[in-house]
Amino acid sequence: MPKAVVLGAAGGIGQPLSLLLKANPLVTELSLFDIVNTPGVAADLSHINTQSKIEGFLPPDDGLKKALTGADIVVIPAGVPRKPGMTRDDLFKINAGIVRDLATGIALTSPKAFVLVISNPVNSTVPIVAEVLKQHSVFDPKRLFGVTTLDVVRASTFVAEKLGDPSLAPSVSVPVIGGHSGVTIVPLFSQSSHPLPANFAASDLEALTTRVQFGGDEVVKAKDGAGSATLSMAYAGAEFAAKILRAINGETGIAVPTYVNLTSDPSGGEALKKELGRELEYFSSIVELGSSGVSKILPLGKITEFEKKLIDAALPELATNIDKGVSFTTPSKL
Ligand SMILES: NC(=O)c1ccc[n+]([C@@H]2O[C@H](COP(=O)([O-])OP(=O)(O)OC[C@H]3O[C@@H](n4cnc5c(N)ncnc54)[C@H](O)[C@@H]3O)[C@@H](O)[C@H]2O)c1
Ligand SMILES: O=C(O)C[C@H](O)C(=O)O
Repeated sequence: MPKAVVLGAAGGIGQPLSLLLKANPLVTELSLFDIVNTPGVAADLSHINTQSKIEGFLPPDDGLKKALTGADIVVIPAGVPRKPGMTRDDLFKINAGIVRDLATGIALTSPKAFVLVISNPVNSTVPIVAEVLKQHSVFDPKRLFGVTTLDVVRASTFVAEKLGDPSLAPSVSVPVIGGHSGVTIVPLFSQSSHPLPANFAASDLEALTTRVQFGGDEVVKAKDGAGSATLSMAYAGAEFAAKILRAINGETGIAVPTYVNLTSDPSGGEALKKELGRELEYFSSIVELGSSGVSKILPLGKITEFEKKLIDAALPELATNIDKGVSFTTPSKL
């Protein structure tokens, strides 16, 4: 009987994501929280004839607490999006505090919920949530996920385009590992379910890799000051949430790339760390899901020299982003 909660539910991602969760038959209850407009969004969605009961909450009268009570899965798209010329790290100043406050609410009200972080910069906001949960002694690394699914969705779409058959897009699966910003995004095209054409030149592979790494910038530029990806992100977030809901429901064999704390793996991610050649607290890799969350982090497996170089280029920035999140210890005002 999963109850899902969206924090930041009135936003560009929050509204369509809430719509897709309202349409998911595995969700029985849906709570929407934002600092504005959630009563209206919830009233609108409540007319959809799916099973879930829906309610909208605002900050007054303990709205966050009421929204989170009994939550099984909490998705967080709250925070400001980029404008042209900004990096995701530029959002840290504002979003770090927002995410910290919402994580404090989760720690106090629904410490056992699965937490799915969309707010950027994901490489740093996930460690912030973990640190807050640790401060309240309720951190379970198996239940905390940075949502990197949009990178996977983009990689699948672009590969299908290169194969000249867009109808393949839903079945193309490309692992995208590392983190979620620029060079920390590492698509492993050599492990694509649908190999790239045999005559694909090295320069084409570089261009395709760059397109996945900077796909977010493409949307930010096209939206021209009106924000970043919202609809494709809502789709990706709902896809990822659906996998988590299926795992909670007892389905086994679900594996998906997501940004996690490496202690979520029974061996502390040792195999992965060995492959990376570096100690890291967080990394996005393919993760096997179970009803309690992460059941195993899979090793990278066979990768090409080109992909090894991409990983090596990703690690220093990723480490800096993680440190920034971990050391953001300003206490919450809540
Ligand atoms: N992980 C990803 O792949 C990915 C993809 C796209 C966007 N994002 C990120 O998602 C975030 C949201 O993007 P958006 O386009 O929906 O932005 P938006 O401005 O349209 O919506 C954000 C919402 O958050 C709400 N909000 C602000 N502070 C809040 C608080 N303290 N509590 C609850 N709600 C609060 C706002 O009122 C707003 O409704 C951004 O940080 C963006 O960079 C991540
Ligand atoms: O690019 C952004 O800022 C939003 C998001 O992270 C994306 O990848 O589209």
